[in-house]
Amino acid sequence: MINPFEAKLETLANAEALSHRVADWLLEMATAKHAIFAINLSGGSTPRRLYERLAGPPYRDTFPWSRTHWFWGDERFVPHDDARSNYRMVREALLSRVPIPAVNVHPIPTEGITPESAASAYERQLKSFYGAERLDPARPLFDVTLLGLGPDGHTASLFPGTAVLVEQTHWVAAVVGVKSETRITLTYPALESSQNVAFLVEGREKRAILKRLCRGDDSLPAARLRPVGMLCVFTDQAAIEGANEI
Ligand SMILES: O=C(O)[C@H](O)[C@@H](O)[C@H](O)[C@H](O)COP(=O)(O)O
Repeated sequence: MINPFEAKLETLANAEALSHRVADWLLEMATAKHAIFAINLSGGSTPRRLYERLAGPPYRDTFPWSRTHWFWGDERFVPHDDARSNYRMVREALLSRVPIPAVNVHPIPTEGITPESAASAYERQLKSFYGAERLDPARPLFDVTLLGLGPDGHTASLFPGTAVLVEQTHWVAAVVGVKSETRITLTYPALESSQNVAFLVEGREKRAILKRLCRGDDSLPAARLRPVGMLCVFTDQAAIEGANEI
């Protein structure tokens, strides 16, 4: 069976080089598109270095901040000032350090609302930004979606064995009780509506799961992603040793 997980794999020397490369890649795409640029951000620890990199030279002075919009692929259902919040992580690493108009920042709501209402509210926000109720494969919602890879093969908050994996109608869903947490996550239809999807995977501890991803192991939620556009994996030497032996 041909591996349907056709991704462009790029290996950088280390985490530092990976963050530089992805920052350059984002700048190149954002600069080339002379219109609103929509980035869907990943949470977790891996992308923090990238977000910090974007807040420094040369990106701080060259990135088209005024026409870039920032979304989240998932969020822990905690207050935005909670240490576990993906929004807080991005605010500290990037948003508070560069001139991004507040109207361009679209955090997932998590306060004074139920998880289900938060998911519905974010879905309405995405549809309002997109300007339609139905996703058109020829007109992706996001220019870029950044994703991480969990040790169990989850991505965003699409965890193995959860009902959200078969959600094909809603763009956003609440995931309650997984890893004793509540999360809000974009579903496959929304995540796949991206011109470019990039997994950022680094470190030795990701070696085994990255190998399974590269082999298209469909038991992994991350391996089931079929974006309408390009699929890339940016990784580092520590994670790749042996992973790309198909
Ligand atoms: O909210 C989150 O934590 C992310 O959405 C999650 O999917 C993450 O990307 C992976 O768990 C990898 O996390 P690390 O980058 O910390 O390994």
